[in-house]
Amino acid sequence: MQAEPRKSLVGEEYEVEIGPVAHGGHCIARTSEGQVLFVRHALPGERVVARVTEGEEGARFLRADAVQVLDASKDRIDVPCPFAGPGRCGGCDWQHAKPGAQRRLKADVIAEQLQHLAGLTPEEAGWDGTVMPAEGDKVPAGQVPSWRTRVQYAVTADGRAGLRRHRSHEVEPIDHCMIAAEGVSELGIEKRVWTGMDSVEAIAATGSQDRQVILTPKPGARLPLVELDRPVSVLRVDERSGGVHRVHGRPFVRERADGRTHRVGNGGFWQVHPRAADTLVTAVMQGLLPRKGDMALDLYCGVGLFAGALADRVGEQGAVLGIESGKRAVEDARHNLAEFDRVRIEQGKVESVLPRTGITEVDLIVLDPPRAGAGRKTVEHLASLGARRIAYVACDPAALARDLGYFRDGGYRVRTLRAFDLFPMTHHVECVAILEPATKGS
Ligand SMILES: C[S@@+](CC[C@H](N)C(=O)[O-])C[C@H]1O[C@@H](n2cnc3c(N)ncnc32)[C@H](O)[C@@H]1O
Repeated sequence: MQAEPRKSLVGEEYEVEIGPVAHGGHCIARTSEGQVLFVRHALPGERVVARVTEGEEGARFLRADAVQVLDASKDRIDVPCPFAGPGRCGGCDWQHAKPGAQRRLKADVIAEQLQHLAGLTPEEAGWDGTVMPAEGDKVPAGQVPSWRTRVQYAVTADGRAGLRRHRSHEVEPIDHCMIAAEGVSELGIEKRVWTGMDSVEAIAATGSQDRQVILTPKPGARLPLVELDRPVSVLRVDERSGGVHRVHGRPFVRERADGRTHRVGNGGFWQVHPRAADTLVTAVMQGLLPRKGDMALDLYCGVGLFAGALADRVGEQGAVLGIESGKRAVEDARHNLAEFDRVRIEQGKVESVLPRTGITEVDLIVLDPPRAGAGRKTVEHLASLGARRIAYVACDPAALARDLGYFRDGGYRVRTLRAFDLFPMTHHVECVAILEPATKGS
């Protein structure tokens, strides 16, 4: 006999006290029946009316939006963006919180993940418990920083540019994204009609005038003639293979960081905040303290940001091996680092390439994995290489905390941890953990 479908609670409203923040841009509350609610657009300590957006009776938890604030937190501000709010654009999670409060919320999430997944207190992780703005970032209260140098616009059925609603394929049409960098806004993407396009990504490079648009057409659609307010190069994503092809202009942009120019092709990975790459290189190098002659690894190396910084510092007697899975990123990394004889870039997945190299010993390691983290097997391998220090750059505090637990099992402890707000207004946060052998100094 088939079980009765459970009754949807979508649209139900509950008056609730908002509890602590949770990972993902929401806070925790409970209904009077004890059911857990993940509430967006709320702040800890508030009393709100929460309207359910996902979930049914008896579910482990419900998702909800705060649609009315009965008792407001002192950290609340009026949402500056006209497209943010319940049911609207899903890009920003914390528009309704003061900038300092946003960073405290992110710090609470990191602390909770470290404790929950790695059993570490902030003191044990060598962390002062704060999330710092990117180097040189000053955001006066009440203003929205224009930091996003890469924006992926979704397109409505009638061709208007917009951004996706939270956990939805629906598009919120917009005429201006407040967090988009000036170089992106100047292109005027939102003013144009993009008939037949699924998405339009805009890139404004840092430290060069390179501007790029990457079009993803709907199946069978013809490419539009791209006429924007500024000259751009245009790429197109093949809807079947996912491959990226040049339409006109250069297939890459040039990004400046750490005193070097980096070619980044085909919309490959580059940090989105204009000061992120420099902030992270500084934090990694201050933590690793490379010496002349060191042998170093840069894992998940992208176009070679950390490999270049390491190569400069380990000198001609040292050596750097970068590993990256993206074919185009590897070509770019080899191009970007061509001046260094002792830098090698291997293409493939870290988990398969690293064992094949036969390397048994290194002095330093940087790893900057994607959101999922490195995982137990790779961490075990890294911990066996005897590195003096390891820098773990993480865009997800949950994956970081889990991997730090594996490093502990492999005999490493966290020496210092720093956290940076490289994604203001969103729930995302970047961490740099520096590890060393647990036997050192204990
Ligand atoms: C967070 S980005 C870091 C890139 C670079 N460190 C930087 O800061 O510009 C992660 C990179 O890892 C690559 N990648 C993802 N999974 C991988 C894997 N299993 N092995 C090697 N590289 C991988 C992605 O293509 C991406 O370039």
